[in-house]
Amino acid sequence: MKTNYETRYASSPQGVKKYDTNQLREEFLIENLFEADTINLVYSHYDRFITGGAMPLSNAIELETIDPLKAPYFLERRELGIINIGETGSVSVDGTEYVLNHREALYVGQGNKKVVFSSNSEKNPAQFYLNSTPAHKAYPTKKIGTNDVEVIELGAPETANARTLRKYIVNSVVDVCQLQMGMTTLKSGSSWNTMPAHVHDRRMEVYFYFEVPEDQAVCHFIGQPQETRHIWMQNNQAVISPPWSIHSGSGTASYSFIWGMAGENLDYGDMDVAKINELR
Ligand SMILES: O=C[C@H](O)[C@@H](O)CC(=O)C(=O)O
Ligand SMILES: [Zn+2]
Repeated sequence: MKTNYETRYASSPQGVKKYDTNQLREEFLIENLFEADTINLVYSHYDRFITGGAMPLSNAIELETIDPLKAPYFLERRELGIINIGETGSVSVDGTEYVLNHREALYVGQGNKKVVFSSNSEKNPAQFYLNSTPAHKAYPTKKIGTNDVEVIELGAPETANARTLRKYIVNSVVDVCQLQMGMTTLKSGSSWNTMPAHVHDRRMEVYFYFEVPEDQAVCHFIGQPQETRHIWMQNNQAVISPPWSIHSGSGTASYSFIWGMAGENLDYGDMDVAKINELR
């Protein structure tokens, strides 16, 4: 059992203009989230947002504290959002067991000392996608099932962006300090997410792409709206979006992704939309 972590510092828009493919990928792309009986974490200095994956097989795996927190336990000053993109598993929070089926979520409040992940079946493991942010108040832990989410239909087939957005962890569903998380699924034949694209300088965001069919990929766009760059992404990879950056992607097939964000406010709709015909 082990908890690995990696630190990513924040880059300025002036710096990122000059990055080549490798440097863009090193700064923003998160390639390996799910490893057997391991928790992999990336600590970003944008809003101190942690992105991670936990995939227990035969063993239960505990979320251990990591050195950058300088805290005796992981959630001493943090809150945590979990969405299971694998098969059924459980999360035990200070002794209370929450069963999470495929696409079910759990919000874990600040102050819980022991968080342990397990799978029901070693052959068909759970895959817990994790987002964690600093928190200043202890809100109750709450499971969010597939019927508890707020659903919005967006886009249209004519513009190749028809998709269903599900809000899991937003303040109208669960009390949170700053974390917001949800899932968007592209309709078959549509490829563009978050188009028209937007920025929200108040909040950073991380996209985690999954259900990308084999041999297909998603081309993800970052950068200021008039200075964009792209990162080609494979299934089960995440990408960090700085507060000043658009975050939008187009797949070579339809796919799903989990968005997670944190920062200044809890207003999901607070976005500055970029005009499609003004992107560069
Ligand atoms: O700030 C909000 C986020 O970028 C996403 O919720 C957008 C999204 O999932 C979509 O348009 O498909
Ligand atoms: Zn956004």
